[in-house]
Amino acid sequence: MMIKRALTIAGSAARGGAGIQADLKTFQEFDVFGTSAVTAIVAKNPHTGKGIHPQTWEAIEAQLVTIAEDIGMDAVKTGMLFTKEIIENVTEFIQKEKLHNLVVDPVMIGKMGSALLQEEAMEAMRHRLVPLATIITPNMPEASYLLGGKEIQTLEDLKDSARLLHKLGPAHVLVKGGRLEGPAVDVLYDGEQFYLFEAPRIHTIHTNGAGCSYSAAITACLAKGMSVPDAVFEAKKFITAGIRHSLEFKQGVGPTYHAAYRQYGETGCTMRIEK
Ligand SMILES: Nc1ncnc2c1ncn2[C@@H]1O[C@H](COP(=O)(O)OP(=O)(O)O)[C@@H](O)[C@H]1O
Ligand SMILES: Cc1ncc(COP(=O)(O)OP(=O)(O)O)c(N)n1
Repeated sequence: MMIKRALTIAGSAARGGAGIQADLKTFQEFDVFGTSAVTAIVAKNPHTGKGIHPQTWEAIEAQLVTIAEDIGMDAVKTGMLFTKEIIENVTEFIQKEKLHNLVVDPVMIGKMGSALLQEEAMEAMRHRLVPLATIITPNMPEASYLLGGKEIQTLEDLKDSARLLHKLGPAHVLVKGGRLEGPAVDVLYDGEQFYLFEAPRIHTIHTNGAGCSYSAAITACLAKGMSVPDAVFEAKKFITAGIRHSLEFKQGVGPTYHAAYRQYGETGCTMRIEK
């Protein structure tokens, strides 16, 4: 049987816990062959601001064309896209190549404080890329920005936001409740019903890259042919184990541990359906 392939179009996170690095580590954990197109290089933390270096569209397109011609893809994820120009060009590439199983993680601000999407790129994200997605995976601040500043504080707000975001055109919306009080509940909406994915809250600050790794796990599971709700459930187990066994290095917010689900297994996640 041929191994399944997943492409990530995202930024390089030099610290290794988020971005392209997290995506490729996650694909590997799911036994999916990972390829990558780097949109920007991020070498930034609160102490040493070496900055954000976007790549030219010429460099990004060269990577995409090489992958499309030589390897192919069963699923695609977008992460940090940074500029309006990159979003518009990536959107055209996705349409031209008729790519399916598209996971859009509308990355905006990293937990270390980096601005990963320019203000003027928001409209292109909202109206060009998001409508093409099989699933979008905003966290609470990202969902709020996409909805023009809607207040999101409770589980009911999460459900409301998912319903409103679905009107933009994606087939599924997953709003992540990582910043809620109490259990970590995420809400998936498919236009008809809600799926609630719940995990015990883990008391740690070391969750760098949790969103990237979660959406990459969903991408890998879609590449393997799972339905969207099954893919999200499997990915939720993966990321909860990654947070439970997250890593602490010299300073800053430490990364999730990508091998944790394979090494230590399940973590008490549940899925339930609500009409
Ligand atoms: N402290 C935590 N304990 C358990 N799960 C968490 C915790 N923080 C975040 N999560 C979960 O991790 C996943 C990523 O969420 P989040 O951290 O909000 O994304 P992002 O990294 O995009 O901000 C979600 O499933 C969320 O519910
Ligand atoms: C290059 C790059 N891309 C995306 C992110 C954001 O990652 P995320 O998983 O949302 O986690 P945090 O950074 O918020 O912990 C990033 N930091 N860098």
